[in-house]
Amino acid sequence: MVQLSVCKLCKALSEKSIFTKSRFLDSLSLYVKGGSGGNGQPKYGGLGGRGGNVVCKVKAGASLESVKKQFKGVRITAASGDNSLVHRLAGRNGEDKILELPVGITAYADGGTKLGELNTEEDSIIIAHGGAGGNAQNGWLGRKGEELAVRLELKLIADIGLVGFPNAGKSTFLKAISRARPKIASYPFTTIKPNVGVITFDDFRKMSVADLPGLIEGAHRNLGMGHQFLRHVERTKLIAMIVDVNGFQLGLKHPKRSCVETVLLLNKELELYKMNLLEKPIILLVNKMDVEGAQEIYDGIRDTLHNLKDHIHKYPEEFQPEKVIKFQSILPISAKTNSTDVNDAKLKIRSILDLLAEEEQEMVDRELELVKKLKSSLREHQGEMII
Ligand SMILES: Nc1nc2c(ncn2[C@@H]2O[C@H](COP(=O)(O)OP(=O)(O)OP(=O)(O)O)[C@@H](O)[C@H]2O)c(=O)[nH]1
Repeated sequence: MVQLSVCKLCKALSEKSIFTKSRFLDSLSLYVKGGSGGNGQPKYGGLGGRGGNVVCKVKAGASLESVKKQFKGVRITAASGDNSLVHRLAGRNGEDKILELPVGITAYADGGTKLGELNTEEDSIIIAHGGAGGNAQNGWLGRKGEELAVRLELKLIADIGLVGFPNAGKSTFLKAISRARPKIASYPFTTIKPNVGVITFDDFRKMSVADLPGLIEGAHRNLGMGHQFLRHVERTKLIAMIVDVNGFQLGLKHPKRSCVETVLLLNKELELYKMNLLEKPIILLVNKMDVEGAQEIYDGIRDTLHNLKDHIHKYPEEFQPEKVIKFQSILPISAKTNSTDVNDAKLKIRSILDLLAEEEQEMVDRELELVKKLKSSLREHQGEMII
């Protein structure tokens, strides 16, 4: 039995090392260059064509892997504009070079300046502008295109992010609430890349859920898989923290952490990544309630979980986050048996997201109303001035 768990742990660790070679690409650096402008014709006033731009566009099914494979480290250059010719005075513009990418990409220039984001299917970003064609202002000589190193970062766009230690049951929960079929196993780090599932409700309302690889204590020091996947919760509207009611132990050499300790440690890892993650609504799912003795454990910690701040002083400093999470909801569940409490969790998530959507809509309506009022008072004011 012991041998078996050692084998499983070895397998987990070897999967981890495969992972560190990054099978899931969520960041890619490229060298890009806009096309040069064509030369003009001073004698006849002919204009050189503009150089093509390098453009990022959304394409369903595209990935950073496909861009990497396509360009394999070469400089990506858009076409140059044509020179002005006697029989074609306006030189043709150079063709744009299009990089097809998934939704969720942010492009940064070398120094960290943000160039733009692809948040919807219609979005596009020019990451390198083509040079102007030759004309009277530039001495009829076409300009060179922009040339720069660019980093593309992918942040999954999901409504809900599942966060927890390995083995807590994140993938099992995702499977229970959506049609996603993530890999599930009883050893840590089964999930080595984020999985996204979609929950569809009876009234066709849809919500997407991202199951992220497990965090471990010390993720901020890059232990385990580190913090790198937390970037995917930055854009989620709600965080669902999942913990095992029995707590967590990474391996025999590691200390056993109780359920409350894992909650505090996760709280700490989230704030050490970015404090503002804690401003999002967060719910707590206490999983594996079907296991014998779970109800007794839960009854003993229920009050502590609901009033974490009041109990924090009982824990050593290494468990104490700066800002203690006040959960919007705490739900004991059994993801594996997919019992009614899983459905309750699903409905709770929906009610929080619906409320957020309503609040957002109210804010938009208020802003529109304000703009309307400002416009009408401006018109009145202009009318008075004319009279
Ligand atoms: N008894 C019981 N076991 C569960 C429950 N949920 C998950 N498990 C088991 O716990 C183990 C880990 O489940 P996963 O869903 O893979 O956990 P995870 O959090 O995605 O794990 P990582 O991918 O390592 O981060 C599996 O053996 C599951 O069958 C539950 O509600 N009850």
